Amino acid sequence: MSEHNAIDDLSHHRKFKRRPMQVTDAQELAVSYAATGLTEHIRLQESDGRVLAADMIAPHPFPAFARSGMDGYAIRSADTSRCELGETVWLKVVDEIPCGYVSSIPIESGTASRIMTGAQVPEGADAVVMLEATEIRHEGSETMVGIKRPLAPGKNITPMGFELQEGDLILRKGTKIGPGEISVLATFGLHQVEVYRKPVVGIFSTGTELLDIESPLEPGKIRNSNTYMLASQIREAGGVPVIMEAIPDRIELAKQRVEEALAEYDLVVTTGGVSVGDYDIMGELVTSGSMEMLFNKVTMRPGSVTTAAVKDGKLLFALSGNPGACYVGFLLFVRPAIRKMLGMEQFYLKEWTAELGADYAKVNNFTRFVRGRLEVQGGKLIATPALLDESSVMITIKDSDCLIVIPPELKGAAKGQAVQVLVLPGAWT
Ligand SMILES: Nc1nc2c(c(=O)[nH]1)N[C@H]1C(S)=C(S)[C@@H](COP(=O)(O)OP(=O)(O)OC[C@H]3O[C@@H](n4cnc5c(N)ncnc54)[C@H](O)[C@@H]3O)O[C@H]1N2
Ligand code: MOO
Ligand SMILES: [Mg+2]
Repeated sequence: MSEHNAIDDLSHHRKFKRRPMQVTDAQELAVSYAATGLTEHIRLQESDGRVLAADMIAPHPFPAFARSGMDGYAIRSADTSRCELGETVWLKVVDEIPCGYVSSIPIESGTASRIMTGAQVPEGADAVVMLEATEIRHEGSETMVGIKRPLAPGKNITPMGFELQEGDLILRKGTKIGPGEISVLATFGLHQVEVYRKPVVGIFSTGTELLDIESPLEPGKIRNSNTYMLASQIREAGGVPVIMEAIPDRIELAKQRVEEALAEYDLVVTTGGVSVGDYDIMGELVTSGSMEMLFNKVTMRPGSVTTAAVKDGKLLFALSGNPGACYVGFLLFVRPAIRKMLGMEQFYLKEWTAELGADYAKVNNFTRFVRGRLEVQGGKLIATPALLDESSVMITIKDSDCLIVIPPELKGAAKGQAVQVLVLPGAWT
């Protein structure tokens, strides 16, 4: 046997004899290489969807003052005790307190101040009686307010620090910022936030059959949909996609392009060319010695050929070209890596238990992640598999909001049985 043939045999062996890794082992291994990124300070207005890189502490109590919850009169509750005997209690009105104004006149027994919702309760007052429960009488230049019912101390007053005390932890590092987080940060005047820099992810497609999405259809060719699907998935995960020119089928050139991208970006994702076909160069690229291959087969379907490698601490994910497998491979491996780089604590998809909504006949020695739809029926969560869930099928990706996990040991799965579902980002989470 010539030396040339020996090398050929070796690469053949590498290509075909892949040792599959369990899904969770492969996920943990890949994610262990995802390092939390650098941080940056940004304006609160631009922080939607970003992840906090520091704990946020309340710089003051909130509310910062005892606040009236009603338009009415600030009083001393003890003054209303005589109302229990059916008497109307008359108090002298000593001030009018709109929002944003601090009264300098303390409430003493026998007095009251007109107060608006949201205004600071004056000193001495311990209750606010709502306007509708009062009547007014004028005595010369004085205004008297009449109250018919007794009020408990604290009535209609939100005490200082009711929501948070000074020094309380407002938000933990790792929290994703949304409307509620923006509300609390704005409340405390925390207008600059430290967040993790978004990982920049290079995307390569491989395949001579691929046409740009602006190109007219040509015989035997297809449009490159995976690149755009991945870019969308990367954005949802919190990364910044960079679409690269497609990788040609020449291994040396492909190697150079991927290595350049790995040097420049935080993460690289490729799609296609990862199986055992003559032009499937990604399989060869990760075993060519320039990087450390983590796995090139996973015990799952679709996406059994999902491959991951590391070079100088940066992750390369080579996903299948089949759209269904590319989609699932991203969700199970790339999304968690991006979320970990963003400092998120929950990086995997949420897992719920549901009832299978229809029989699923296909069996396989690998775990299946079947595209499906979740519904609540009669208080039960039902997961129904998509009618078409082949790895090569694209059309049902858009109709799915979960991946139904069908373990390999089952002889198919029957309608009504309990299944685990991975909830897709979006409507339910
Ligand atoms: N002899 C074997 N053949 C195959 C095996 C196997 O084990 N032995 N595995 C099958 C499985 S499972 C999968 S999944 C695919 C994986 O294929 P590749 O990752 O090598 O992807 P390609 O060969 O490049 O393409 C497969 C399919 O996907 C289309 N494609 C590719 N890129 C894109 C894109 N950017 N946008 C849309 N569609 C894309 C491509 O045209 C092909 O139709 O291998 C099986 N074969
Ligand atoms: O890897 Mo393929 O997507 O298993 O079907
Ligand atoms: Mg192929």
